[in-house]
Amino acid sequence: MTSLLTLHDYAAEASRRLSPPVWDFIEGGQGDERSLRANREAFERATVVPRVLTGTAEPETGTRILGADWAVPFAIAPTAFHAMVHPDGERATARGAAALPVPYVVSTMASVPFADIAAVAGGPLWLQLYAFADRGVTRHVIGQAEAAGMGALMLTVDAPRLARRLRDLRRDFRLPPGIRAVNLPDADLVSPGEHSRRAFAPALDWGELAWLRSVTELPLLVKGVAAAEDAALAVAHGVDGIVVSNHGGRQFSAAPATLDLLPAVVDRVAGAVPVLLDGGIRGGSDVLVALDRGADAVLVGRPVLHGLAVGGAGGVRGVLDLLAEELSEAMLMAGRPRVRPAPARSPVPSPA
Ligand SMILES: Cc1cc2nc3c(=O)[nH]c(=O)nc-3n(C[C@H](O)[C@H](O)[C@H](O)COP(=O)(O)O)c2cc1C
Ligand SMILES: O=C(O)C(=O)c1ccccc1
Repeated sequence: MTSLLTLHDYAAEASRRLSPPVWDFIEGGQGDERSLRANREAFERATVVPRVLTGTAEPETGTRILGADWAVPFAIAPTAFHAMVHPDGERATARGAAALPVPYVVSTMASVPFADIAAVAGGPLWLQLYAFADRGVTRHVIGQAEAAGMGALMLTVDAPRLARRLRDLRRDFRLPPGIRAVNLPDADLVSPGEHSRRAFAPALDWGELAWLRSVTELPLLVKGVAAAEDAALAVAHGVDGIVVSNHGGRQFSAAPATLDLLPAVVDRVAGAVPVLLDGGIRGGSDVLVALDRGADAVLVGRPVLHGLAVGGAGGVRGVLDLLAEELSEAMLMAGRPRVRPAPARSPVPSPA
């Protein structure tokens, strides 16, 4: 039995278990993959100045985000089609998350019905939303999420379509037979890239937020904000939270590392709404670095898929427990007794 002592160990084991096309679909980025590498390089450079004599014995990793208690300041990032990685798909992911529990942001492109995921979930469950050219499709997806009792919507705004990912193009990547986006009215799609060109809303603007507000009461976050100016616009348009993300380097290779973008966004948002970050979180110290730079919480993408590949629900739980333990140790060693609680949404400030 290989020992799984780091998230990197899970990745190495997953790479042995997954087929090369699926592995490359998961790992790849857009273009020359600079933004994919940049996310990691930023964390590899980053440090946290430890405080001493803080009287901390057992750091408190819990926090509150949008009125819900989180046991840890990280959640599962939305990733498509978990049934490609494990036969139980998102059911296994949700079971693995329920143990701690860790909040789970389910992808619009989940391969299991939202209701079945919700049935085994144990912590906050949110929906990641793609906006479709046909708003009837978007409404259908929101309706299913509401029926499943999900607690918030996270609109992805960095994907007018899926970008050209060379690893997938070189292999002519297709979804394996039987893998379907079952929460869409027309679930059969073969090539995610081709489907996105046909179905995603290609010309989103801030008006989409007002429309979403008119069809749902759920809290609304935007995922994929990079520029501080856009963060300010998002707050002015009344979002409940912001996710600084470059889609794990999958959309635009010249995008900066998310960690490098974070301080300016945090500065501009000035506590009006929670600010989350994703991209390149591969250990507890990375989580602490992001919190130290002002994030209220982070999302973890690929490592969860690695855990799923290694051991289904148990593997997901293994990854999440490991990350929680590493974070707790990092907080202890850095003299951070607790996570700063996230802001509740404050009254809308005037547009910047
Ligand atoms: C295989 C895969 C599928 C993804 N699918 C989605 C998706 O359906 N919706 C979305 O908003 N982001 C999606 N993402 C992006 C993640 O939500 C997240 O931004 C990114 O993976 C974070 O970086 P990390 O993998 O380095 O942690 C996907 C990422 C991967 C690796
Ligand atoms: O691969 C992705 O990053 C992604 O977001 C996605 C979206 C739709 C279908 C498959 C993947």
